[in-house]
Amino acid sequence: AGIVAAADGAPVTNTAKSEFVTARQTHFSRKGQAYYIVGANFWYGGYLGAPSGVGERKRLLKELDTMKAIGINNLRVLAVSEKTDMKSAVSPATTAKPGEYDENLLVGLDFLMAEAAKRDMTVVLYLNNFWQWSGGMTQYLNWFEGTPALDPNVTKDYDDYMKKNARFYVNAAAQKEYRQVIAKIVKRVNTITGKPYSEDPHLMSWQLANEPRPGNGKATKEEKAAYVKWIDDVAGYIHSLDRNHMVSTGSEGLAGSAQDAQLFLDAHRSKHVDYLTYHLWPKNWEWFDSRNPQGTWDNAITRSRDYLNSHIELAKKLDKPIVLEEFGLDRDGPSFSIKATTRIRDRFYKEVFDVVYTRAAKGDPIAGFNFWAWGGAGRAANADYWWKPGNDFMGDPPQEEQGLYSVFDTDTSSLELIKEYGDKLKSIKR
Ligand SMILES: O=C1NC[C@H](CO)[C@@H](O)[C@@H]1O
Repeated sequence: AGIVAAADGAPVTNTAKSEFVTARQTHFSRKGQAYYIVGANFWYGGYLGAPSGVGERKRLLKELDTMKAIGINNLRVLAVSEKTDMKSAVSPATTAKPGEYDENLLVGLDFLMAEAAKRDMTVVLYLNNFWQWSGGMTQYLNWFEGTPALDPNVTKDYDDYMKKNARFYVNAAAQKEYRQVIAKIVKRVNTITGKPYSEDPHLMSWQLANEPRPGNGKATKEEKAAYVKWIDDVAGYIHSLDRNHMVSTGSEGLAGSAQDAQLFLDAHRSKHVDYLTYHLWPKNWEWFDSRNPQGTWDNAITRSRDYLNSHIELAKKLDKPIVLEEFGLDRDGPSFSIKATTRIRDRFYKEVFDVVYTRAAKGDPIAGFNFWAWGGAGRAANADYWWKPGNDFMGDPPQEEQGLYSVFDTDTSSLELIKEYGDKLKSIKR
């Protein structure tokens, strides 16, 4: 299509609107068809695409081809990281300090977007992180409050971390820099394709952050209100920069909403939030004990099924699609070793896929999944399984043992399950 001028004469896009993933009430549409997400979390995809330094473009192409071969059509990727002293965070980072950005990593993102497009994959890009493993909100507060960036692996106090992190939403200077970063990326012209990100139909959505929470489990009324306002304001800001793409929050659902369903609904009611997201972590949330799988499996599965189904009901209330964009469980043992089997994880994946597929086939608003996370050819480098700069990137970010939740290219049974259920999901005709 030629340049389509908007009412005010500004060129909106030279790509037909139908090329973009859009939400049509409770379902996604793309190229005139219903669109289901068979996705991987691939946080480091932009890092592998960098032209120098940490870049490993040969590995990236191999990972994308392996994912394509098992039917993956969507990637959820970290778009920007913040330089920090924290040991549990990735380095290098995109934002060295406010106003100073690493073009090498941004070109890496360009390369990833270009290669994903060649494989007709769509990409969700998250623009911040509630957790410390990419610097994230705690690093913004270090810059603008002067408080130390907090690493829960060191402080061992997640409640304190989450409460302090919520100050990000109401810190004007931090929000100003965050919006500057958003504008830099949303308005970026891809240096590989020459296409503006805002006109790239392989971008599925901009995401405010990875797992933004209103504070900790005891979030106050004021903190909840600040969180709801932050979501509406920033999502609206992104839409003002880019009229073609959807915006999502990156929320985990109730677990990331102080278990407050009303808050989850209020936070996602905004007309600027185009679809809902949720995550499922039975082990992190202590429903499952991987050292006592027999004794905790039933509880974990019962609660997981309830979590999976109840959020689909919430999506119906808001008349918006919902994506299960993270879920995972550790390897048998438990073990971080790639040699360990994945029988329990495979059983869990199958349980998740069964609910997602059954509900999607019935026409419910569940639009698909992204498992956490693609490890591919990455291999742990150290006996203690902790990441150090220069080591392979893999599905587990630096704040977790390398091998915890990663799905490696040798985890054949897991890859087969993803392909089997991904094909079923994509075969749903609406
Ligand atoms: O977004 C996330 N959710 C859960 C992952 C595994 O614990 C974690 O690595 C990541 O921060």
